Amino acid sequence: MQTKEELRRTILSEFGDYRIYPESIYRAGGCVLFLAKDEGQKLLIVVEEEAGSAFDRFVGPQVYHPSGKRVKEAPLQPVNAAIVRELLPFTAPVALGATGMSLGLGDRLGIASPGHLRLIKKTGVRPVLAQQSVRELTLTNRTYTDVLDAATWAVLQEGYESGFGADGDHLKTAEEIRGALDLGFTMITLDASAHIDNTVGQKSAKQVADLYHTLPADYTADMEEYYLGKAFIIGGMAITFDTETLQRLVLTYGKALAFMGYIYHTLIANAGRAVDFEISIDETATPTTPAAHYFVASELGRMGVKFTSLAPRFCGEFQKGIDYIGDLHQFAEEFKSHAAIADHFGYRLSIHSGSDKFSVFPVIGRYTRGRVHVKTAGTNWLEALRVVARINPALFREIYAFAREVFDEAKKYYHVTTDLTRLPDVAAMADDVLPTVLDHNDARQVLHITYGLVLTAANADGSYRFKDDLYELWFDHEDEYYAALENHIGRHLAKLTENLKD
Ligand SMILES: O=C(O)[C@@H](O)[C@H](O)[C@H](O)C(=O)CO
Repeated sequence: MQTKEELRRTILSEFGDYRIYPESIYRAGGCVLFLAKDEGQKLLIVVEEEAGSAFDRFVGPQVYHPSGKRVKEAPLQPVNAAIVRELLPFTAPVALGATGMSLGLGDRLGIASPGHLRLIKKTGVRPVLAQQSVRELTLTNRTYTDVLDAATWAVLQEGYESGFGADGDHLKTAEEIRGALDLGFTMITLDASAHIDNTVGQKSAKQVADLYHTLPADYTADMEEYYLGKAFIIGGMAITFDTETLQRLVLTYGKALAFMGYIYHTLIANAGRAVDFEISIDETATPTTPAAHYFVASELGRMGVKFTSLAPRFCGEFQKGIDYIGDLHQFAEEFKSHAAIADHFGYRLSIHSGSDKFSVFPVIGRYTRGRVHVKTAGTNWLEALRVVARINPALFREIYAFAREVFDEAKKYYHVTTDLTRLPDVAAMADDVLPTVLDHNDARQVLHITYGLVLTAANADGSYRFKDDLYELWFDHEDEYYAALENHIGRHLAKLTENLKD
């Protein structure tokens, strides 16, 4: 039986007429499979090796090849991706569990994951490659099938066999969750923010008490019995709940907790396979204090909800595409408590909007000891635009001007405090310094949150205003994009792990 290296040499020699991705060459299903770069598209090349193979299952034109073997040039369509996942199980997503460091590497374009994998292969970090929220899918007009298939093709292209996750991110309804699970997604991030009552913080103690006493007596009695008059010792700190604090927490998170329990017991626990269940309470106005975090985690445990990660709404601001905004000392103090609480209950913290939060990465790494999930997405889009600024300055200038025009529309989807008066005067900048626009915070946010509007913008004749030109540029310069991602996400990992070195 040939080794992978021997097979690679054979195929590169026998099929040298294709521009082959050398790491993608595999034998499976009685065929040899590999990815090749054709004019403007990538193809799955299927070479039949034995009768009764899977050859005829693949969809695509059979072509003549001098080798005399049956050869098919299969487009990267869902039907072919599904067969590849069946024949090469490492190209299907897996649940990653609650240990170690993992990165959410959201790819809104469907072309970034190979670049991410070229970095990941050099580290022990595990990737969640297929990570998109319904918000992102809506804004980019993509589907979860597109997201999962892009990850499968990337894993095949790069020959990455160590396992990746697929995260149905910020899902808010049972229908959304069922749909992601049915497609084989292995992580579900439940966004319970709609069920968190953010008005409680503005209510007086009396208003809170009056509202609390409208709740079922057996429910409130159970809460008081379990939490009042006790000190919960976590990581050297004592967490206590006085009557008013408990009443506020019950009113703030009670409905969200009930929703989490419903989703877990009806969908996650019944999935019939391992699913990484993440609780997300980060996209809400109410910061998650350590006491609130303990209360939510404790109540989930009492409800029998098993989850692998939780995303609190930290103090300060985790805005899109820029560094942390807030008091670093307060963040460090509170984060230490959050990490201790997660350790105590046995799950990992998940850091949402993790892109570019370089000032807090060392603290995050230190207090989690590297046992943490960090989500990125927008920064991968911004790195793609940095490549555009280098290769086609005129196109970048058009996109930047359009993004500025539609910024107010985009703000309906993302919370940012961008100061438009500080935007760089791109018109006055020479082409060779345009990539530095991506180092300017306000410009980053304008470009970051307008990704969907840029990608779907249409001309009067219905053709895409930017999308086709962008994907053609990224296709022709994919190695430059991969290198930019390796460098930029590599900077994220370097800061996250700087306190982990012996
Ligand atoms: O934009 C989105 O909807 C997602 O990228 C979402 O923000 C994600 O959970 C995240 O935190 C990526 O950094």
